[in-house]
Amino acid sequence: MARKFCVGGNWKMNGDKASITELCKTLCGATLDENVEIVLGCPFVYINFARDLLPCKFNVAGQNCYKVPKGAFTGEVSPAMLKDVGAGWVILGHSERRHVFGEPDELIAEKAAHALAEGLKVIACIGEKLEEREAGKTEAVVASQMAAYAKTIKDWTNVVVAYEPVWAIGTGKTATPQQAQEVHAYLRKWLAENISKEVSDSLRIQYGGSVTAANCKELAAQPDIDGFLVGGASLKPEFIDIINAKK
Ligand SMILES: O=C[C@H](O)COP(=O)(O)O
Repeated sequence: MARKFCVGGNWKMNGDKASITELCKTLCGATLDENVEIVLGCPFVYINFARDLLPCKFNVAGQNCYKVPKGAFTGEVSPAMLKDVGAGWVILGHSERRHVFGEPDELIAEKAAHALAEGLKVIACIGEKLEEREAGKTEAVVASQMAAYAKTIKDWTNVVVAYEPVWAIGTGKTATPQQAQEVHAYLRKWLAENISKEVSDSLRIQYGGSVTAANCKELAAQPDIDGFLVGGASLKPEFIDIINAKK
């Protein structure tokens, strides 16, 4: 079955009202591939603002959330709150949440299950560190991260997986199309063996890690790369070329 290409932009902790207005204006004025699902990961405090600037063909995502609807969790944001301010998606398990803020696999998986239960779609991030790749542990690491998600996610319909090798994030050192395809094919096999052939065939797997206008077409041509999760380049006009990578 054809998997709809899905391109996420993860603005991370960047932007202000002026720059977000500029970026949204650029995106609104662009000719974009109608066959691409676009998800913009916005800092919590600007989700409502960005939502109001964008037509509904653009989905807005939180970049994290907590695992319960409300309560004494100072500083946290719930999926219900994300929905209330116009986000339909949430990015979870990003490598910065894992390796900068120390989020364990189990917590990320609980967040994913709760976000899905609350009606959000989830971009579930995984990826290995450089030393894990160099030690030949890439498949073991991503399998373990997927197994954690599989303990709590029972319906994968509203899940997109983002494979983001940590060593390619923000480094300008992109995985080669062959390296990325190899891991994506492994993930497809893992899904078929551990979840179902149907989920394996239908689930989108994004690649993330220094995607640019220059490298996106070759990456997009890989059979098991169904989109991108883009950081730095999503804040620039070249994000339009990345959205149109399949054109
Ligand atoms: O979520 C996006 C990834 O962290 C990739 O970021 P990057 O495109 O700046 O390497």
